[in-house]
Amino acid sequence: MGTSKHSDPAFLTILLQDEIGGLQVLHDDQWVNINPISGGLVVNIGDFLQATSNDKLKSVQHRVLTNHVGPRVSVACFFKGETSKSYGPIKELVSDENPPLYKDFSINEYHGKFFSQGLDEKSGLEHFKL
Ligand SMILES: O=C(O)CCC(=O)C(=O)O
Ligand SMILES: [Fe+2]
Repeated sequence: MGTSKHSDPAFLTILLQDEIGGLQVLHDDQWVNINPISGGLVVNIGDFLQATSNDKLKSVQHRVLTNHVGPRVSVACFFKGETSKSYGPIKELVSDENPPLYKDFSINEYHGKFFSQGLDEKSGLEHFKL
């Protein structure tokens, strides 16, 4: 199965892909293949880690292209927090020189935005920028 461009609605995603390939990440405006490594796991930074780190860590835009080699199977494990708790830039990372870039928001609020728009649209984080 393929997916359109998106960043993950989670803190971290750990992904196991099979040998078919097709996963790509956007780096410097170019799509880069993430070639499968047998037994290897892909770890993606998600939007919540970007927001809590106040953009010190960046969530990765990625997509999956389908091909004709055969059916593709992947297993993604999303690390999320408590759905009703609010998250925002952690206080240790904000200061007068580095003001918070996001307001606090809950996973429920974020999901409301993320799932009401299509993939390939603007990042879910855009809705919570200060
Ligand atoms: O199947 C993959 O390799 C990635 C899937 C994905 O991006 C997702 O589930 O968020
Ligand atoms: Fe994803």
